[in-house]
Amino acid sequence: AVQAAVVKYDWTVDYLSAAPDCVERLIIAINGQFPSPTIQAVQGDTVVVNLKNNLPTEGVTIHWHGISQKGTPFSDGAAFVSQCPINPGEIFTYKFVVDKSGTYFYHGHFGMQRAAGLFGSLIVSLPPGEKEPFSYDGEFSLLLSDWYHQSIYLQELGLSSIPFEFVGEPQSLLIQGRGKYNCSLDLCPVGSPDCLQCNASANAACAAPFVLPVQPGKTYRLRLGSAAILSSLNFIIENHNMTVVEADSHYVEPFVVDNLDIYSGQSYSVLITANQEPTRNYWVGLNVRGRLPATPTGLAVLQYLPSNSSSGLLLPPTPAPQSPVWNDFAVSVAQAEKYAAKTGLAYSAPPAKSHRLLIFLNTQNTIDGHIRWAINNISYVPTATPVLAAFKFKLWKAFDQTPPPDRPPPSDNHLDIYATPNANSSHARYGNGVYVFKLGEVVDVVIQNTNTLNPNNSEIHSWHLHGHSFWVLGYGKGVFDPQTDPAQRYNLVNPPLRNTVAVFPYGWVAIRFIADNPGAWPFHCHIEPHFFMGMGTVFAEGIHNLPHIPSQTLGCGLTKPNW
Ligand SMILES: O=C1O[C@H]([C@@H](O)CO)C(O)=C1O
Repeated sequence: AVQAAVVKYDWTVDYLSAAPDCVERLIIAINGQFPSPTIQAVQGDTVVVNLKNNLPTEGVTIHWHGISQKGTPFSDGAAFVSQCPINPGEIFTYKFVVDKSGTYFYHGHFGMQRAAGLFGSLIVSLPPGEKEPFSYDGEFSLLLSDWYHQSIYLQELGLSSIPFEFVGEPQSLLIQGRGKYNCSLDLCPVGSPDCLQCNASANAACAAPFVLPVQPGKTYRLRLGSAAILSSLNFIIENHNMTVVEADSHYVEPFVVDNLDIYSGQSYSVLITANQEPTRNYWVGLNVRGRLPATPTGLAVLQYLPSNSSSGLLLPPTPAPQSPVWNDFAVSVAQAEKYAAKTGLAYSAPPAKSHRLLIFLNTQNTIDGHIRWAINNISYVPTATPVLAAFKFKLWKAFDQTPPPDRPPPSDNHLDIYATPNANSSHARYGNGVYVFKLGEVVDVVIQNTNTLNPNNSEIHSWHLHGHSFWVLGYGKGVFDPQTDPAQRYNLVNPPLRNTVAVFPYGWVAIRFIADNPGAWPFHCHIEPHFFMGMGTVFAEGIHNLPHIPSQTLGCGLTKPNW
């Protein structure tokens, strides 16, 4: 057998002034790179990242999105859940095993730092001698993101202010960190200190799109991941179909699409074959779906070799590719429902029954005049003490000891999910209680969407669970009925395993997982402003079986050293 290796990285987190879409702004970067460096490892390897925080005045953490962290819950990188933020000048060593091949990424998990550009790819290949259940001649990795010109500090201020100021639609869409802002859209008043000026002449000269060079006739694996802050993205390649083979590091039964929905926090592999007219190149496009788009298509170029590379990059002669209309949610639901696990291999079907059902009513509320998101009327506020350490050291004063409700509270039992909530009669409150599961408990969570504070509006949310993959059992419209929906709408034969799933407007989605990973794991909307506004909670499991917790995770809240 091949010995598993230790893959080591020395990283420094710094501010960087850069212009990924031709407009200069402040980025949080690792080793001066945007996107941050790619991690390449082999299944079974131990990844060690020595992370030095060189930001002069703020803490930082990095979350390894999709990595199970079995036995290392303290390396999950969720601020105030798995660790204290790493202070300026300090070094934190993340150490974890990558136990499953596939396409992952990592990102900042403190405040809105992901929105400052703190993200990169993490690719885990199969051990030597093992083969993917599909073949390809080459691969590309594309991290997708939406991009804002406003600083994350002003964004955070707006989200927590009265009156509320939302981040709004992004200025650009980036493919592997590259985009091109349309200066004619610039709404910044000249001289405004709060927004960046668009320099049209500098802009015209800058930023070549990302290029994917392909040989005619060959097949390529595109590894895609969305680090988006707000947008539901749609990825499309002119004239080329894509065969979806992997979702969130798990193989899926292959199916063909001509456009792919990617919700924030999800990753995919698709296969494309360079089988089109080879004398020209083709646009790779990224569009916003699910919200009224106000952002131009993000573009990269699929370049046919060798003829189209000799005299510089030949831009495609065609307009930017269009995605399905933003509010055709039926199209999105239909695509989401196409996913089925590729059975055999390492796949196991879910247990036939769960021990516990949580129904999570997602609402947008006001609390003391602030716009907040809540789950069963609790809007999550991080504690000063990491939840994991609170359990390990029995620091019960660290968080609310009353567990949050498994079901929507009785006051909302007959909630009309289509009605606009009355902001003045909100039952929501701030909280930091956690759900506690017994080791091995089989848990179902049904995420129930509702109308926002705006009439006739319900938004897509992209729910991500740390420390686990879960089975996506089914989707439905309207109000989930625990009596009939499981029998009628659940797939228990080959539901896909994922770590991030979308809940669609006025609908629900049901997931199942086994609480078999001792630790404290955030479960939250991956839309960064939504989590910032309270849309999440923490699942604690196997709390009597927690491993030793390294002291480097401590030092804040009730874990301050007692000199
Ligand atoms: O969280 C959000 O706040 C705004 C709006 O709903 C405010 O009412 C919006 O579009 C969000 O996604």
